Amino acid sequence: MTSFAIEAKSLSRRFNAFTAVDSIDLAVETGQFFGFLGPNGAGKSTTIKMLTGLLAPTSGSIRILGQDLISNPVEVKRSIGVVPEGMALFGKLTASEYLHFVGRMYGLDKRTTAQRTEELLEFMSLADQPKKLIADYSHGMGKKLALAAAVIHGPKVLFLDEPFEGVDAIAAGTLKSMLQGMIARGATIFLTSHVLEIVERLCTHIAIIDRGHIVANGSLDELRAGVRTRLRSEAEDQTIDPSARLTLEEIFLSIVGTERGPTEHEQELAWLS
Ligand SMILES: Nc1ncnc2c1ncn2[C@@H]1O[C@H](COP(=O)(O)OP(=O)(O)OP(=O)(O)O)[C@@H](O)[C@H]1O
Repeated sequence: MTSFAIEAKSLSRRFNAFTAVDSIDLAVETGQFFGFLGPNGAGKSTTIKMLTGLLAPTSGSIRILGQDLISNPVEVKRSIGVVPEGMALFGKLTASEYLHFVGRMYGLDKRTTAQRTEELLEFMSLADQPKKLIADYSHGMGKKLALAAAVIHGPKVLFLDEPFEGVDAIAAGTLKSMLQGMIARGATIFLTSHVLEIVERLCTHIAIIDRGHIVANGSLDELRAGVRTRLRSEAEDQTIDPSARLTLEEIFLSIVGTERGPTEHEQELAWLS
């Protein structure tokens, strides 16, 4: 039997009359590196917030590692790590104080917390200014700290909303190897990112959400085959050679970017010099 680390059924979220996420189904197998993509405003952050218990769904069900999130929120939250949109760090603490606080909150003993805090600060290159308050951190430094806090308890499932946004190339490389190491040791990772080259390199499975609906779901090869078949049958996009190996960017644009192609944009804002 397939074991799912993340399972959502008919998941919806409305904000007043607006439906941000519309009855989506997701099934992420244990050990998968799952990329959740979509245009701005498609519903990615709303979905991640629901999957991690930060936002109540309007309807639908969520199971994480086989446990119902709504009825077992504490147990589920113990087994997952999250870097949500906006991060929510405590500005008046130093990074070390913050990681100690988070580690203890997850129930780690003092010694383990201290050891992991030191290792994580070193790993994220945040150890050289120990007295600096988080409020004075740059955006990228805050992101790295949020990631360190999300993994200090060794979560089995990690949810990351735009983990590479604002992170420098050196840190991105470090972060990629950390995530790949977690996958090699059996964790499951669910991430959103607009950096499609990174998603293409890291993720084994991908879902694309557009205006609250899942419009593609599968392995990269399955998505590629689907787009290629459609392009062959419709011969709709002359800019893509259907026999070529499609990049994730081409797949993404073919699925969600077909309504307004780049040539249409060329005619617009003509007053800009
Ligand atoms: N609290 C809220 N109240 C009203 N509308 C909201 C709220 N949160 C999100 N939305 C709307 O829901 C839709 C989906 O937003 P969401 O943040 O999930 O998009 P996203 O895919 O993460 O976008 P991006 O890539 O730009 O971060 C958007 O239209 C957004 O304006």
